[in-house]
Amino acid sequence: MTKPVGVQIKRLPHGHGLDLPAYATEGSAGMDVLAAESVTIKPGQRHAVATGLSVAIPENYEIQVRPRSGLAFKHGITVPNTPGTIDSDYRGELKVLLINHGTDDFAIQRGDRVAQLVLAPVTQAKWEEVDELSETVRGEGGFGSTGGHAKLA
Ligand SMILES: O=c1ccn([C@H]2C[C@H](O)[C@@H](COP(=O)(O)OP(=O)(O)OP(=O)(O)O)O2)c(=O)[nH]1
Ligand SMILES: [Mg+2]
Repeated sequence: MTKPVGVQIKRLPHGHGLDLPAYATEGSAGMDVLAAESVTIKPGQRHAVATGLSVAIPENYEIQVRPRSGLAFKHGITVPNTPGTIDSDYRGELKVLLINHGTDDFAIQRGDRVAQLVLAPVTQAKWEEVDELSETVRGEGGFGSTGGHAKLA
């Protein structure tokens, strides 16, 4: 594990009294982030869940907002824009977009862990426009060109 990177975090008024996002175990990739509001999401509906937090991510990093597999498996609750992108220059409230793909209403209580945040390095690209690209064995083959899934007997 590399050395942790410092990320400034600010609690907004409605974020006071909640734990900061935290790694559930020593080896966790993501920090579970808590809802700062109570809300019920009906089947098929989306909601931008408040976290009560803003962050200042260091340059050359992003935070990815990813679903929690337990919520997805048990309740059909996932992040429609997964992985959500928190840009290093964003200073607004960090929100967790959720969609209910399940069949039942999903009730979130303030303090529930609704998603996980992964700090990840980012490299910006600089286009180098050319008339011809380098040749490869794959060439233009894609979308299953190397073989599909195992056939049923
Ligand atoms: O799950 C998310 C995704 C984004 N954001 C915030 C932080 C991010 O930096 C900003 C913009 O996100 P994105 O670039 O994905 O959205 P956009 O539709 O391209 O909006 P914009 O034009 O503001 O970039 O919105 C969140 O709080 N949660
Ligand atoms: Mg954008």
